[in-house]
Amino acid sequence: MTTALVTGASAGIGREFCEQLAARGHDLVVVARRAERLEEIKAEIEARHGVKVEVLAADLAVADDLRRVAERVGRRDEPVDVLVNNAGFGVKTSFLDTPVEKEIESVDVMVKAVVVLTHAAAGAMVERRRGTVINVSSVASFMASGTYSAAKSYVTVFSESIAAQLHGTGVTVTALCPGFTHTEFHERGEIPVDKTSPLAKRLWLDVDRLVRDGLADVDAGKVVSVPGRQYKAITGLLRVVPRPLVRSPRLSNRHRPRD
Ligand SMILES: NC(=O)C1=CN([C@@H]2O[C@H](COP(=O)(O)OP(=O)(O)OC[C@H]3O[C@@H](n4cnc5c(N)ncnc54)[C@H](OP(=O)(O)O)[C@@H]3O)[C@@H](O)[C@H]2O)C=CC1
Ligand SMILES: N[C@@H](C=O)C(=O)O
Repeated sequence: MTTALVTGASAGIGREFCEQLAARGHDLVVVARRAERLEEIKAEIEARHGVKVEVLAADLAVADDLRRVAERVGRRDEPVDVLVNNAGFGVKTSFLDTPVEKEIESVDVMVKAVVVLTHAAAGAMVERRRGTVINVSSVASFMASGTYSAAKSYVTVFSESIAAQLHGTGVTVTALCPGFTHTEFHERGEIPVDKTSPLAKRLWLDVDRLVRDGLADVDAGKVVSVPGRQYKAITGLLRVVPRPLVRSPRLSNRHRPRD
């Protein structure tokens, strides 16, 4: 039996990773802050898929909690075969309107935790000569839109770098870059978004399809996965247009409409 550890497992994309990885027969270790939700997910998934689910409640912005998760990821006696670094959040405010503590928390959860857990996982995986790391980044990683975008750029380039360093070891690393996806993300961050216009309906992704396409790309050995034709086109454009256009205030500020 193989085991997958998923961070941010209590909602959205992480919750869906749990569902689909359990359907593939993986036992799970589920990580997030809301322990009650994790217990509900454990009960549901164990009943539906007959796999074992371990609850590991942790706040990845808290150093001691991150250390506990890293220790679990790196255990040799109960190995983690698939690591999904997914936990994350957004804020609606611009840089100077956001308390610096919140900015740092976002870097801790979406950058520091990804580095620490990838390091712990990859060390153990390389010894076994197999393993999979999936880092949930974002289409925003190709943009220039605040600390969030910069954190996700880090995740995409970090994943590409570690994938190259681990080439030939049997361990793969993939950056999954979702575009707008129906989850709790925007409500929790109080980020005003348009989900109903004809354009929005073409843009937004369903979480089950996103994760299915992402896992297919992982199976195919892709290092950067951008599910959805609309986001393949957008990221293709973002990669070739002159960078001054990408960072122009009009484009950068349109990504997240402000109040
Ligand atoms: N939805 C979207 O449009 C997009 C999302 N993404 C990325 O996808 C990932 C998942 O987001 P999504 O599912 O949409 O959002 P949700 O808000 O639905 O889920 C976020 C998850 O992250 C967990 N989390 C947040 N902060 C912490 C923390 N400090 N410690 C541990 N867990 C934490 C939450 O659990 P809890 O609160 O219980 O701790 C929750 O399980 C994020 O990295 C996000 O940046 C990327 C592109 C688009
Ligand atoms: N696409 C979303 C998350 O990355 C967003 O930026 O709102």
